[in-house]
Amino acid sequence: MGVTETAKSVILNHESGSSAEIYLYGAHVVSWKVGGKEKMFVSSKASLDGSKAIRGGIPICFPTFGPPPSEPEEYARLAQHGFARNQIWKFESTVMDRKEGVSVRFIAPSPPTDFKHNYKLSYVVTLSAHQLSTDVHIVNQETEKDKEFKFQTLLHTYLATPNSSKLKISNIDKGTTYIDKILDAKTVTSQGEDIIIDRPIDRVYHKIPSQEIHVDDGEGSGYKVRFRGFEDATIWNPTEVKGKEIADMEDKGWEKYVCVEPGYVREFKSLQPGEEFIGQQIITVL
Ligand SMILES: O=P(O)(O)OC[C@H]1O[C@@H](O)[C@H](O)[C@@H](O)[C@@H]1O
Repeated sequence: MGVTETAKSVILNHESGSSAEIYLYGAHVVSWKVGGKEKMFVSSKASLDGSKAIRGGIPICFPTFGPPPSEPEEYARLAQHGFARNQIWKFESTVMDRKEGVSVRFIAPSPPTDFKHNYKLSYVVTLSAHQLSTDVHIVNQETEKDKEFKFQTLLHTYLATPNSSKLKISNIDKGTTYIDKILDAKTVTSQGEDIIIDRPIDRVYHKIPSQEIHVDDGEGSGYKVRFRGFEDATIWNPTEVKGKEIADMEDKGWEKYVCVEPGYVREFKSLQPGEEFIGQQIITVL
């Protein structure tokens, strides 16, 4: 039971035997174990020394997702997926440590000096027997009247699965639209069909009514990913075709995961001074 701090991470242990490890670098969940089995895919080629965003686990994308927009300028010069996944966060406190769950809160440091916005970004990770819940909290701390703060954010979760070619991803309601990045960002309307990974998949779904995606791993297990506050969800697996181009992806790594990524990314979320955004991801092992 409990919360253990190491120099580089915070480790959660729940009385059921489940555990999680969160690196301070990026407030990055690098491990989540249930019944002794690892539920997060992390590439064996991932850099874990803080020199580069970690390939796997749960990277936090903020204040942008994907390639930066062409304007305004201070957003345009950001790196892919923003800077939060490359910052060293602070472990703030243990929120609870009991049978219902073990929960901890992290706070992001100030933004890079050329990103002149006053916000508070925090992250709460809660572990229970079969569930991991990760919540992003963003508050616009500007005091000047009407000074909005705009951002995108996303939890880029790499769910470990035994064989991605056997996966069936479902519960995306008919009529939901998505941007298909493989098809030059074409907007497509879902027919409610299951997604299978038989070619590169890189889709950003918008407003899935159920706010819940199911992953059947084809071997009798899987995940249910629920989200609140987030309006969008990316599904990504590069398969061999594109996975080979990723320098820190292990050979055949794409066979071992699927990314289901709840976020607010189709548009920019705007907060007025004092306003708060909460985006929650709740993953249950089935
Ligand atoms: O290599 P990165 O920056 O971690 O991004 C990985 C992938 O992240 C996904 O969320 C995007 O939709 C993909 O287009 C992208 O390739």
